[in-house]
Amino acid sequence: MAVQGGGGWTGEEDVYATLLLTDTYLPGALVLAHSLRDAATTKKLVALVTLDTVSAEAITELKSVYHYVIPVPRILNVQPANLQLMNRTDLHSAFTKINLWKQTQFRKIVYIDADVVAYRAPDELFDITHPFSAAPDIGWPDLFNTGVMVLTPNMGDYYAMMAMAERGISFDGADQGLINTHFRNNYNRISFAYNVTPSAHYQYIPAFRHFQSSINMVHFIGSDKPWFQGRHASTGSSPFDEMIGRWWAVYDRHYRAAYLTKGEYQPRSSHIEPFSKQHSDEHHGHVHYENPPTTQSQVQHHHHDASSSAVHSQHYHQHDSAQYHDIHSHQAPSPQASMQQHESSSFVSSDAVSSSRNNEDNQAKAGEEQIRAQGLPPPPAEEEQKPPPFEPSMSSWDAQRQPPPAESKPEAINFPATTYEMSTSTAPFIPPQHYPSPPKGMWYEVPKEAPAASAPLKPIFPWEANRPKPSRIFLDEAPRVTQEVGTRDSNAPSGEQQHVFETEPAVESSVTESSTVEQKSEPVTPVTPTIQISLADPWTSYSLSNAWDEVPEIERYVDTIQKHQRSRSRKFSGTINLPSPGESVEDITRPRRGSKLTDFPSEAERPSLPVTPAPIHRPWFWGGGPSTSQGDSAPVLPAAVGVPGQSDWDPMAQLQKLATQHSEELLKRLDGSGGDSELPLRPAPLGSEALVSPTYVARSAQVLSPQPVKGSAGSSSVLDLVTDEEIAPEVIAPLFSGEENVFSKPGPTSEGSSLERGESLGSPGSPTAS
Ligand SMILES: O=c1ccn([C@@H]2O[C@H](COP(=O)(O)OP(=O)(O)O[C@H]3O[C@H](CO)[C@@H](O)[C@H](O)[C@H]3O)[C@@H](O)[C@H]2O)c(=O)[nH]1
Ligand SMILES: [Mn+2]
Repeated sequence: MAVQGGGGWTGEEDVYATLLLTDTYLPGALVLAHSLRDAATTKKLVALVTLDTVSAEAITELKSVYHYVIPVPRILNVQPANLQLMNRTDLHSAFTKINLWKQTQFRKIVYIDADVVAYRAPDELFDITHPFSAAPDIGWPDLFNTGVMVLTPNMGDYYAMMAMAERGISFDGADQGLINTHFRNNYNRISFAYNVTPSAHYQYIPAFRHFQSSINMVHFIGSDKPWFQGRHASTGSSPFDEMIGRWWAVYDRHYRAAYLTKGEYQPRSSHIEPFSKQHSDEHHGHVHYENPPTTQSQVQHHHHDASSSAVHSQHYHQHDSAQYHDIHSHQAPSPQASMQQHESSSFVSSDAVSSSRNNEDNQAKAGEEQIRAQGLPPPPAEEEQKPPPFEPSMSSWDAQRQPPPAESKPEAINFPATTYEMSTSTAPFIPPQHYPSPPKGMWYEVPKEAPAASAPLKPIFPWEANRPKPSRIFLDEAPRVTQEVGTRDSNAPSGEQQHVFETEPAVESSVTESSTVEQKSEPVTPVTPTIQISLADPWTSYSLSNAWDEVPEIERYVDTIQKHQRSRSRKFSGTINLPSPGESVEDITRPRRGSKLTDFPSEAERPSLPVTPAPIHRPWFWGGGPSTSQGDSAPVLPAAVGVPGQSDWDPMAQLQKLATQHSEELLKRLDGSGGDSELPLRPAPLGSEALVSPTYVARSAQVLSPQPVKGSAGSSSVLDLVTDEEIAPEVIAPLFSGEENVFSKPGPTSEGSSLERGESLGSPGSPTAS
């Protein structure tokens, strides 16, 4: 009768599979998975679940230990009369197991009931070639027990058994009767050691003792599952008690581990090795775990119809931890706890506890209940050992100390999912008469001529129009005449590249030309003086002005920016003369004294700014090269213009000089110009001396620069930028109106200019209203 699968399956993976029809078997399914994983199985784990009767929380828990959680349709026995013969009407949906044969994505499945704990991982079962194997049933050994099966999924067996299920063909009303009928005598019997089914009234203790070391898996058949009975339902030393202890050992290893980290729970050898006899020792510590087992009637109530199952699932959902807790303990005598227990009594009750408990336990238990009833505080020992409420495995993860659990669940795992199914339509596909034709005439036409080069940008700064000729060269290169960079350089006549901006030229080289006289001959814009002028003591006459403050182009550029800013911030848009964009370079280079009240030292007066000395380039490291001028074996090139030799440069000494210079200047300023200073006579904060503005330079300029104009408000471009908002527009406007004669000519005696300027500033209505 059995359709032997041999072909038909396409899967390649070997998996252990179990079945979860209700949340009440979740502890069993979890312990089974952990027992296999702890035994280091190499196979993956699968849980078949019926989504209509298993809660999302339970599925989440399953996913923490099972590789695959596969929804399957529940197969209800519509003629469950035979279930009553064995008093297991809760197994109305046991036919759901038939879905195993439909899982043809797997090569071979070792199916294991959720009420099984593995002592070792029986991976060798996957090597059995027979399509169906099972172990004898203890109640009728000619039959096999369907709690452990080695099967090869195939649709033939599936359809055959589905046909039986639809007609209710099962002598016990559940899957075991059906599957035994289907495979009848055509099954491969495997050892009872793969499916040891103990009972409280175990009949064959000598055999158990003889074979116990070869036990692979233990199957808690019947309605009294370990997690229903509670930890202390059996505290004896019978084989059954020992096997129950083994189940709890796995449970404790994985679901009481969280207590260990809190120091509230000390591991006991009994949880690792349940065959040791110390349950009585544990008794007081874990008295809360002696929870009522499931009773027949209530399980029946729960399983009789799908709606009550759904109610229960909801239950589990709402009282997740509390209810789970109730499965294992009912410690707290608080009204809340007892209410929860009452609510959860759909599947637990206490009346069966005494039957499975020995007298000693009962007495101790009764005493404790009495204590609770009297409202007395529990004994201290009990307080210590009070088990915390159940925590799901994920919440015990300490992210600061441990990596995420290997099988941790993804986020949002409980979001609703939509399942799409393949079309079952058998109508053949008819393509449309014609598809729209693609558009025509689509191609890219390559331009015949290259696009015209964009017009060169108008130069703004002097170094753009007058690019200096690099004075540093490499020996192994021909001296560069003009380095063209971009289009701006093309405008620069090479003959005009005379002045040297130290920050500008090439940075990579270090060797300089010997002669710089030629280059200094005809500067277009002010030349930054070379350090040679004041090599003896460059700091005594050092000016704090900026060399570029006198470059007309820069001055104009800053003016433009300032005007623009003012026009925006003060909404002076109609009164500011912005420079015309068409102005020529000639216009730019025209001498201007627009925005400055003071002048700066001339080129001759002003010493060089310090420059960073260039490293010494020795391209002839390996020999050869021009003759040396230092008696060194290595030839040395002439120094760059204005760059001191490296040997002349002592950074510490220069810093020292700089500091001295500043303090001296500060003293001079305090002594000489205190009277007419508008600024407070106090030293600048340490370290900020170098940050003085050009105004300050002017004030202390007896030595270095022309006298500042008295009463200068917003006298320099830099100060203007800073104090923009404090200066009245009528004061500022003439400064930036482009009127060239507002300010005096620079000079050491600036009285006249001061007056001149004062008049100009004082005249009302002077803001440019052009
Ligand atoms: O409320 C339930 C009932 C059953 N199951 C699942 O179905 C399996 C079978 O139920 P179980 O209580 O384990 O049955 P047993 O007490 O083991 O009874 C015997 O009889 C059953 C019906 O024939 C067979 O399925 C079992 O393999 C066989 O050992 C369980 O392991 C679970 O995987 C649930 O998930 N929730
Ligand atoms: Mn079972």
